[in-house]
Amino acid sequence: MAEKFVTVFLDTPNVELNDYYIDETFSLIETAGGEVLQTFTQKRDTPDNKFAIGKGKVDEVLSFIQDQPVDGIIFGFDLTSTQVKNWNQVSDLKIIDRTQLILDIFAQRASSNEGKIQVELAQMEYTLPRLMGLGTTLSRLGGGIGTRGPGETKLEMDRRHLRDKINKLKKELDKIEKIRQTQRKSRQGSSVPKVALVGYTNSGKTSLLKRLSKSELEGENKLFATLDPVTKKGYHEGLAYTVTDTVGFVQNLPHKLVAAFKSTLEEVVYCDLVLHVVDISSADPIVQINTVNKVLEELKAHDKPTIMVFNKIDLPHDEFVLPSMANDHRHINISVKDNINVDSLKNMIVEHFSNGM
Ligand SMILES: Nc1nc2c(ncn2[C@@H]2O[C@H](COP(=O)(O)OP(=O)(O)OP(=O)(O)O)[C@@H](O)[C@H]2O)c(=O)[nH]1
Ligand SMILES: [Mg+2]
Repeated sequence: MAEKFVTVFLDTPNVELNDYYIDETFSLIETAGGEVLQTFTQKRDTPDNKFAIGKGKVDEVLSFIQDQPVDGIIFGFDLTSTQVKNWNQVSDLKIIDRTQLILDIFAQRASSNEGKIQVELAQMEYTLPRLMGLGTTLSRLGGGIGTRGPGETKLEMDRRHLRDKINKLKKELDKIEKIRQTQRKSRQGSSVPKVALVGYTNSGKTSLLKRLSKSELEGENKLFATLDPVTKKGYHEGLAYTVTDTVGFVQNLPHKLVAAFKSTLEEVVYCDLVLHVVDISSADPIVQINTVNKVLEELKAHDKPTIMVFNKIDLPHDEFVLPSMANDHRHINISVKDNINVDSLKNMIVEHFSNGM
């Protein structure tokens, strides 16, 4: 059975709230296996130091959860450790902020050794220090959202143990990263052109990879279905190339997480051609494109040759804005699902590489 939550959102001049952001948070909660019973929002100039929201709103939340079967409170933004502590003092329920929610999904989905270590490290660096020092609240957490992943059994560790563990994980990660570099170099040594799929989570990257490479991977209608890069071989009109799938991007992905997942995204840095996949049926494709571009800039991969792939044209969408969303890049409208224009996209890839890259 799904865990039940109330959600709390802040609308400040700094971080303006919109339906799109709220919907995305709901999708994240659903992906994590939770269900939203009630939502509270508050407009303020700045977050309250003690509880993020004002005392009146806090009371409203507390009185709602008093006689409802609620498992926890999920905040659509990040809390300071003081705010976490204060919430834990007024409520026995789980207190989960945005980064914890995303980390929880990552913990469920990471499948490679590297992905698992990265999640564990990010959880130790973010979640555990906040939970530590809270004493009894830890045992109240039980299981489920916000406690999944390696953190669960390790909550009781003392700080020094935690620090040792973090260092050990970092060393392990270094080792794996070196191996990855070697593999990448050997791939670079070959003349096989490298294509990387990037895009917002749920845009259809994994489904497209399957079409481009005829691999067995299935797309999933969940956020962050793919956490580890997957490279497959593609072949079209006499050209052999590799296609690498990547983790989906999300609005306001906390910086710490960007760092944690940098090595998985580094494949993008070393590719020859970027396919930027966009779900044009989503509520706000332009926000998604900008989010992806921002991360690409952070990776210094923003000036790679790029084809904008506008996916899901089988669904209702705004035809008119598409060309302007391409930002000077070549673009193509496709439907992975109905196999519309996928061959034309393959032709574009072949053409790109036969024109001397
Ligand atoms: N209607 C429609 N649905 C599509 C199309 N392409 C993909 N989908 C669906 O969109 C959902 C997400 O697809 P994925 O391929 O998992 O998306 P992704 O970009 O890999 O997602 P992450 O790995 O989470 O970043 C799945 O339910 C797909 O079946 C399309 O052209 N049309
Ligand atoms: Mg995927």
